[in-house]
Amino acid sequence: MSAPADFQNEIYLNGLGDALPGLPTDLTRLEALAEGRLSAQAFGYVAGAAGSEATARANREAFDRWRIVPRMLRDVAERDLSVEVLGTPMPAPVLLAPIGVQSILHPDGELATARAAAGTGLPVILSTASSYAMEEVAAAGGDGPRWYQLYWPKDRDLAVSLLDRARAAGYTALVVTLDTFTLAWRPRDLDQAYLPFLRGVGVANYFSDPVFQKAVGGPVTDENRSAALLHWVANFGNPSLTWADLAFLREHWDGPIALKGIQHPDDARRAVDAGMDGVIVSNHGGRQVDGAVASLDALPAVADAVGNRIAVLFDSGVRTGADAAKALALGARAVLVGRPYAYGLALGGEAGVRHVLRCLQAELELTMALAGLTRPAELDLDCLVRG
Ligand SMILES: Cc1cc2nc3c(=O)[nH]c(=O)nc-3n(C[C@H](O)[C@H](O)[C@H](O)COP(=O)(O)O)c2cc1C
Ligand SMILES: CCCCC(=O)C(=O)O
Repeated sequence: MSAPADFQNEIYLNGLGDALPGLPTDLTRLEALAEGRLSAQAFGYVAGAAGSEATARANREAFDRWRIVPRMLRDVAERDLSVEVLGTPMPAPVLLAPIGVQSILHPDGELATARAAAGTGLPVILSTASSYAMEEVAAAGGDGPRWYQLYWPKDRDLAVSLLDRARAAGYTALVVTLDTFTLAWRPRDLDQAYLPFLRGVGVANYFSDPVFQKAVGGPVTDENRSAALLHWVANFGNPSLTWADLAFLREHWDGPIALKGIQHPDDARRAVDAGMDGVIVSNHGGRQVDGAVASLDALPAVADAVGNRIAVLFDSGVRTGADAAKALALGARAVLVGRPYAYGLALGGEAGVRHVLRCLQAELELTMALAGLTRPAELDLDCLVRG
């Protein structure tokens, strides 16, 4: 695997090489291409957001209100984008956001994503709602770094079992998603009456779980399938959880824990007080609270509240290297990218995901170098002005 900036030379000299010929290097163009490749239902599920989709749009618009101010003559010949977050070294401050039900995008789903991510060294965060069981995805990803994202079910024994399996399968950090104990009002899915889970997609981690199987009277077969799906519906999320419940997770997971979906600085402070190791500033790509603050607009106050005490990560709306640079300058240690790699998967399977990751990494490195920066830690508010 060549260094990110070499990818640009490789493209000029050899074309897109092992990435898909014809897949654009401007990742904002992938969505329209994916629409032509996917069923209306699958595309609506992935591209869609909550309500009027105002927050999804706001996520993108927020990046336009910040501009990078490049600095000159600073010897940027040697660049090193590597960082360590929650104990995981990575070649660039970019992770693959947890995205469930990936087999609606490509039959190889999370397996292809894990292979592509492992090839770049960027960590993959596997969703509880993945279409393949976490052990299969771990095997596909080999030595690649991996974290596990928990949707915290009502049944505590099931939660513990999921955590035990994740630890055994080599997932080193835990991401607990707080903003989606139930799905929001999502008109595209409502209008098409589409929910992947009710078609049996995204339930692999549950159906393969011994605690889940015990609750539904044994392994899931055609006979108890409907009962198993109803058990999933009843158990998937728990709206009664409070900050006090985090002690339970601390007890059952000895590695680092990050809370995903934090948007208010007081919640970030509570995460520190609860002994968490990180927060992910995110509004779930605009998929949960329509009208919520743009994720980038929520970032500075959270970063300020947390200081250097725990890691601050960011997602929702990152599409370019410049977007990633702006989020880092506003206080994030690393960014998660969501829909772009999902579209890469839809358009080209493993090669499509690899293409997206390499483009994003190369564009971030070039943007930073041309702005006079050689390391992610150099990105701060001095690098930006309000646009
Ligand atoms: C199709 C789809 C499925 C998702 N599934 C999950 C999930 O299972 N768990 C989770 O924590 N977040 C999930 N997310 C949210 C992402 O992790 C991330 O927060 C969001 O996609 C970031 O915004 P972006 O798509 O604008 O980059 C999903 C997002 C999409 C688009
Ligand atoms: C049940 C929710 C899992 C997928 C998800 O998080 C999303 O669609 O945003």
